[in-house]
Amino acid sequence: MKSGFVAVAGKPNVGKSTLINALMKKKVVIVSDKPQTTRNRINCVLTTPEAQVVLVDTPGIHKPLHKFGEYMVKIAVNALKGQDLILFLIDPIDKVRESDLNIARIIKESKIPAILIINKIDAATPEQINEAKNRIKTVLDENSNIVAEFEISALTGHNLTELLQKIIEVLPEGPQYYPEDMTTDRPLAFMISEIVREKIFHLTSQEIPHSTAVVVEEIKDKEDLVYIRAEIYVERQSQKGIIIGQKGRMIKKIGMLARKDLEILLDDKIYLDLYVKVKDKWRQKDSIILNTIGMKEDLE
Ligand SMILES: Nc1nc2c(ncn2[C@@H]2O[C@H](COP(=O)(O)OP(=O)(O)OP(=O)(O)O)[C@@H](O)[C@H]2O)c(=O)[nH]1
Repeated sequence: MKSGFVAVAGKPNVGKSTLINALMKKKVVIVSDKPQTTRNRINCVLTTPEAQVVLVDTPGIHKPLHKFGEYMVKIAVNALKGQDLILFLIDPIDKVRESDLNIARIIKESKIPAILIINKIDAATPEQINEAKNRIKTVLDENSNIVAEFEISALTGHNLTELLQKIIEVLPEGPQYYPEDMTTDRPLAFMISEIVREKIFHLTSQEIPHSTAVVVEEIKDKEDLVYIRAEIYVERQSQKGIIIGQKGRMIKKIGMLARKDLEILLDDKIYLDLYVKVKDKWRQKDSIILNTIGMKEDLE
């Protein structure tokens, strides 16, 4: 059997999580049109008759503005270490910038085999694609650890079968790391909190989604449903007002959309109880970031 760990890396919003869901052929990790949606290292397990590919979703590597951002970047950079393969995504529409070149340097120094992936080709012009490739190759030249290059669309599925074939070809012979019916190494409470967070990312804007964290406090199997209680952390009272919305409309919408996804995830009826709590400047506080939100695990 071929098997191994494949880190999916790139700056925020290049389509890492979209690619993972597309390769998994189901939605495992959350996606939004806002940068810095993914905050953790999430192993997604793809088992085929011939291989087990562990796709490691990582936060986008960026210039952090606060402690929380610093931890996210640390998690992403750490997640590259010791992996069997790196998928390095770039976005030709947003252009290859200094931040992409920085990630390219980190990948080059790692000496881990890497596949360069030009994503979003459904929406990019040939000129944009060429320009992106030329610029990234100023760092990742023919002496680097790039073993293949693909132009894909994670959104439409273009070239994904070929990409998966290549990933399996590059991976070493190895054991089956996870049971074949497992899709992620993350506990249920984490997956639930991510679904709630995704709805907040979809429904709110500017600083609100980034100032929010979701902590699941209780999951209880009741007779005819699963009861879930979760707390939504915000940094300021005014943000609490926005999350709750006029006459509670926003929190109701978040809850309704999250419940729909949760009923699919758990294949059961759900009662989702959401509370909004102000945790002053939580993105600057180690104890909340590491312990309450549980980022400590990602750094180990
Ligand atoms: N047109 C187009 N859009 C895409 C493609 N792949 C991803 N996107 C969009 O790009 C946005 C970001 O996608 P994500 O998968 O959340 O990106 P990410 O790299 O995981 O982002 P972070 O969590 O910020 O690191 C979403 O709006 C996606 O729908 C693609 O192939 N084509």
